[in-house]
Amino acid sequence: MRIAVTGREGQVVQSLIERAAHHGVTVVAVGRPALDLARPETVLPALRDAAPDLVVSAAAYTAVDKAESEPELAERINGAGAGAVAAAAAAIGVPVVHLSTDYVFDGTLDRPYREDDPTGPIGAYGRSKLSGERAVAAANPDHAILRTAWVYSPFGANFIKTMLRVGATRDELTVVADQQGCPTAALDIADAVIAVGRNLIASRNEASRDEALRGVFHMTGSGSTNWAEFASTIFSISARHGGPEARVRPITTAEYPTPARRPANSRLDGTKLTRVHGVTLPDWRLSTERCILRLLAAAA
Ligand SMILES: NC(=O)C1=CN([C@@H]2O[C@H](COP(=O)(O)OP(=O)(O)OC[C@H]3O[C@@H](n4cnc5c(N)ncnc54)[C@H](OP(=O)(O)O)[C@@H]3O)[C@@H](O)[C@H]2O)C=CC1
Ligand SMILES: Cc1cn([C@H]2C[C@H](O)[C@@H](COP(=O)(O)OP(=O)(O)O[C@H]3O[C@@H](C)C(=O)[C@@H](O)[C@H]3O)O2)c(=O)[nH]c1=O
Ligand SMILES: [Mg+2]
Repeated sequence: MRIAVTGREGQVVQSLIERAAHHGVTVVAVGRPALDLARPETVLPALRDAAPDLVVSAAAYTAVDKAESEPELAERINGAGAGAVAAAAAAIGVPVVHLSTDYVFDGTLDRPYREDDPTGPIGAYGRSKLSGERAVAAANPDHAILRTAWVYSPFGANFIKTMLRVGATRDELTVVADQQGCPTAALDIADAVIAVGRNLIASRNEASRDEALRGVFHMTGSGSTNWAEFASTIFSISARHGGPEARVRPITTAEYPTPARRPANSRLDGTKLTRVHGVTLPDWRLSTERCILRLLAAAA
């Protein structure tokens, strides 16, 4: 299987590249300048050159706060850009696996969100990603839209790396405790995306295509937490292995003003992905520990 993934340095792109050999697949990263989501005309030629069996749409505008001051650019990249990627996959004649986010929800529900719960993004990033979901579904019926959340990895920028960096120079940090969600390792996302992609490809060769495999799925690390508890867990693991340590003082969202509003509850229910695709991600604590061990080893 030959996978073309959009983006070059992103967490999920780097994770797919790292996991390719283990799964016996080839991963080709297609990104700027050849493929620029802000320039839709670049998308089809660049993806066609990669001659993929599967397109993974992982590139996105992910700066949640900055999106509030440039919502048009976020919309162009995450909405129209994602649609162009799915349309290109359709033109090439292959399925697309597209990554979306927990931030499509408003966060007012008192249980983990299921795929058919109403969306209602409360920020520009979430709105742009919801447009992307719609554009992908409209452009290519052969799609799986995987909503994930709170992504971390040894690559790129993420919450674990921020905590370890800031924790190295401070005794105490304040972190919001009233936003709940599901931390997800990009390396686990890579494994899951390859499994889902394989299912899509296998079923399209069957006489009767299995429509249940298409559509929207929630895909996060198992279990859930809040940002303050995530931070304390990071520091207790780090301290156990001789890494940076800091006290975490839990605060409310009101005490931590940011340009973008974020959902208070964005836990996602992964039951459908397990049932339909046979894919369940590891517990967030296990994968968090693995990520921290790697970061500490790399820093040593
Ligand atoms: N990070 C998170 O916490 C979460 C992410 N997601 C979604 O998962 C997916 C992967 O996220 P993640 O790997 O963390 O992303 P990152 O923020 O690590 O990387 C973003 C990627 O998008 C690429 N990109 C940005 N703008 C453009 C553009 N105009 N044209 C082409 N490529 C562009 C970047 O390119 P370059 O390589 O050139 O820098 C980079 O590869 C995204 O769709 C995101 O919305 C969902 C939930 C949580
Ligand atoms: C660094 C820091 C953050 N926070 C808060 C801000 C925010 O509410 C929360 C997490 O901060 P971040 O900047 O990592 O959050 P954010 O960039 O909103 O993370 C989101 O990114 C996009 C791409 C997604 O799709 C989401 O799933 C989610 O992962 O913690 C603190 O309370 N104290 C701190 O020291
Ligand atoms: Mg951020």
